[in-house]
Amino acid sequence: MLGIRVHKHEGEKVRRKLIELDVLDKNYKVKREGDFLIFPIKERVEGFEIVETEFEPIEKRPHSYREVVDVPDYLRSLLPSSFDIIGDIAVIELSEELMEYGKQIGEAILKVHKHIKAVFAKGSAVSGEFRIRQLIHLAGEKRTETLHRENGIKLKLDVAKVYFSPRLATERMRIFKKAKEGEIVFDMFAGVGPYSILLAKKVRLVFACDINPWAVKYLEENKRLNKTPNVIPILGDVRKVAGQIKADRVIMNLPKFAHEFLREAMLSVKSGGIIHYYGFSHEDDLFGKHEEKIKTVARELGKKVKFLERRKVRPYAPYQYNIAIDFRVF
Ligand SMILES: C[S@@+](CC[C@H](N)C(=O)[O-])C[C@H]1O[C@@H](n2cnc3c(N)ncnc32)[C@H](O)[C@@H]1O
Repeated sequence: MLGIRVHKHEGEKVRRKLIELDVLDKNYKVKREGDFLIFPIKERVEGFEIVETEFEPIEKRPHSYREVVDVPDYLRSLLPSSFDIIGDIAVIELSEELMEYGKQIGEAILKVHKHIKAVFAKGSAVSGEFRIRQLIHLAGEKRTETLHRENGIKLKLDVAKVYFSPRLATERMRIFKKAKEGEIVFDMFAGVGPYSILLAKKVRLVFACDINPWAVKYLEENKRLNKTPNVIPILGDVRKVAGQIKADRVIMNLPKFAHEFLREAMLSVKSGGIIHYYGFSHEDDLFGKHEEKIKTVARELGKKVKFLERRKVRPYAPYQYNIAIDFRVF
């Protein structure tokens, strides 16, 4: 191979010149020989000392597991371009055809993402009261507990025992920005506390309820980990505590069933307080049916509502969106 030999004092100047001339071969490492450097070049160039030598190739790190995974070519287009990373655990959604190659896919993810220690495939949709899913181990450690960091807080959780989605981090930060110091917040479906712990860094008090004992166990632990004594975990059905709490802000992060809990939410918010409602909608009617339901429940309770903001949070299935509606109750 061809190289250009220069004294090390000239190295940086020559390197820039070779890049400018587009002759530096970036696939190989620059060689050192005592006080001299030898730059790999793609073609001869005038005005430099040209030498013939061997260069060590630069190892190119793949950016995606798809570049290294061993699956038949006809299945490549089915490989997901992304997957969830929760702490040091990856959770990927694979089509039936790809499940047969789950081990190879898991190993490719471990190879490319050195911080990931375990890979699981989604084995079912999120279901049941606890909103959890089955997971199938693909590669790495057979461990489902991890420590996830988002928005400056630490969340310990077990991906097999509790609901958690890292995709809601931006939404949680949106609510954090809206919350005000001195407020009392009621997180009706708190999970391991990604809203509760974050908001507790700003507001006076957070009541955090969940019906899943594992979620509340981790919530207690996350309260300690993040030094947020102003979080009050409550284990049980939110129907039993709603109404006893009077909050300035209520969070209803149970999109599948939130409409069934509007009465409880409205009874738990102070007059003039805000409810953050989440739902699932078809793209043809993102907010209409949810807003009708909100107005109906308010009317039944002799209350009034003022809609403040409507947002698509994220797509969750073809033509389906997770939506958010913020409204004030009087
Ligand atoms: C979609 S998850 C949201 C968890 C958390 N807010 C988050 O962002 O990760 C909904 C949570 O509501 C809890 N849940 C479901 N029904 C409930 C009820 N009736 N009372 C209290 N919690 C309930 C589930 O156990 C689950 O942890």
